[in-house]
Amino acid sequence: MAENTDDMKRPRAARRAALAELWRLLKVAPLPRWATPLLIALGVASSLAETVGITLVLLFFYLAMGQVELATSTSGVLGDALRHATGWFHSSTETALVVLLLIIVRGALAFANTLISAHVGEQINEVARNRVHLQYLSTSYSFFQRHDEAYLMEVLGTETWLISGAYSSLTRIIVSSCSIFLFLSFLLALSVKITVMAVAASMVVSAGMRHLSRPMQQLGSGVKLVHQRLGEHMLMTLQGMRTIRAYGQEKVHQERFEGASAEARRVALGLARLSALVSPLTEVGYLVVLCLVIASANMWGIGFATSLTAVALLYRLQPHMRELETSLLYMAQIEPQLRSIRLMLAKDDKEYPKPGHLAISRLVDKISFRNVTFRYDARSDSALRDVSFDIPVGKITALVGASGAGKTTIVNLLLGLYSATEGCIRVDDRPIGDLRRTEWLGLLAIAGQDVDLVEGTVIDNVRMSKNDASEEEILDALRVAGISEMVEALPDKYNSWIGQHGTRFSGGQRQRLGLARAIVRKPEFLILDEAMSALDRSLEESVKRAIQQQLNGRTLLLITHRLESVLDADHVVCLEAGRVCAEGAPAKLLADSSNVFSRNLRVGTGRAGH
Ligand SMILES: Nc1ncnc2c1ncn2[C@@H]1O[C@H](COP(=O)(O)OP(=O)(O)OP(=O)(O)O)[C@@H](O)[C@H]1O
Repeated sequence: MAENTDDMKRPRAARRAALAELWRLLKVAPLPRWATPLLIALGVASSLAETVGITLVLLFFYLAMGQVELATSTSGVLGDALRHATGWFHSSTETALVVLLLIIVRGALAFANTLISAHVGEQINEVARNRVHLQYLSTSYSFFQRHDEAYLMEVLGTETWLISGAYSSLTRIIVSSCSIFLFLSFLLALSVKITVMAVAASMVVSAGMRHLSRPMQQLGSGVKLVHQRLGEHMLMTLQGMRTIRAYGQEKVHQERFEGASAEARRVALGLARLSALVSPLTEVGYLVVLCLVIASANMWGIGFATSLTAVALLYRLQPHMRELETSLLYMAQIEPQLRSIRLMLAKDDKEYPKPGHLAISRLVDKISFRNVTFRYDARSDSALRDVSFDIPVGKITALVGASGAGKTTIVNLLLGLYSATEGCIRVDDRPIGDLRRTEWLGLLAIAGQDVDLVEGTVIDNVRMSKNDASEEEILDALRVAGISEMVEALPDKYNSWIGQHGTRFSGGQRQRLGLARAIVRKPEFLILDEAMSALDRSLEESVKRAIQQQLNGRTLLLITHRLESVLDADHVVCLEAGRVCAEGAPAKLLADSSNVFSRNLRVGTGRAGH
């Protein structure tokens, strides 16, 4: 899902929105209570050490030059403070030592501030990452299907890392505001006129700087989109590696990737250019303020000592102003990313599978579909229309039908990935949605279409369905699936790495590993969705016999295009364009030449006329 980039906010609104987004995110990823006050206290203490230090540096110069009277001629409350200080410090060496001490204190405070800020920031990132990951696993499957993988990767893998940056920007904004307040208080204590003049001129510079907010925010949105596009290309290359090579599309894909990569460079450069402008522009702006203050001080006949102190304070005020501007601009720049994390974490606009409340430990009678209609989304046609049929417990039910008839959709509904749009699915006469989800899923196992192997070892893959499966159980499942001998022959045997999606195995070996994964659970209800399509007929037969032996008396739902392989099923459900066109024992369906099953089987096995 691409974020809407048209709703560009005005700079002030963008900053406010970013702060609001951060505020909401901090509720999701709460901070230790002490964190913000402590960071602010450390920041202010460090600024206090700096302002006092500057005043003492001036005193040091006056003492070193033997011009103590200059210190005492400084105006305002600061002048009074300097007069007191001349009573305490009798030599320039003493003053220099205290200044040095203040510099060390300031450094220590800044160090503590950075450490605590990093500690808290990483903590927020971790919580946010975990929450987004949990959101992916707990929202409805359809939500996941509506978003493209690159977007989901971008939010989880990149954007969640920005929250700590946003938080440290927020603390920097607060601390630099406090520091600016402190510097201005010192300045005010020196001369009201100079302070008013400096504040007015600084406001003009600041307003100019904030004009950079809008392009930075636009570029921030650009970065988000460009990263997403780059992510799409990366995923396509990694996931489609075999297809790309098989069709000799390397050049095309490389060119597309380079295009997206160049776009990423352009946007990142644009952002770097704007960011690089902030520092020199602020510096020049505030130097102009300094010159104005000096000129005005001369015009107003303000003494040399007072002007010098004011200039020193204003000069050191500059980094704090710069920090404030940079942090505000950064907030405006990452607002789109903060918004997308917040939207991802929002719960009210998403559906969650219901946990269910009815206990279920075994199947007794049947699973029944009654007048079930299902649409994947409001705009698409119904994948199932008014479907009614039974899956008897303890029997083999075969689900047959042409491609696109709705077979996998039925499995999706049984797995609770989606809910029926109309009608009802009942398990032993209880609505499937009311059953405790984990208990119901604990009775099932599935192998076949869309149930991928994961990158890892043979054992990792089998344990996906039963984390605590013993080695003995795993070996037994591999034997039933007809793959134990092949695995035994591998150099690392059961610890062999199977490659991405099992690419180090053949198609049939992958399917048998998938079967072993389902079998190891010894499920009450086993669903095989084209789970043996890559096996030859005799291997399929022997694996099927082994499974039936192992799971004797359990329920089996078999989906296959090989009609002849369903002849030994107890019950057959025949689907055609989302509707049940026939249902019953294979012999009964075969006897009726009007249904699709019978027609196809006769054609497929050359039985016509028998
Ligand atoms: N995630 C989805 N979103 C939208 N439509 C879908 C989705 N999955 C399947 N469909 C549509 O639902 C219909 C039934 O698909 P389904 O996968 O259930 O068929 P199938 O009988 O299992 O086919 P096949 O034998 O080819 O696997 C098809 O028209 C298909 O295009």
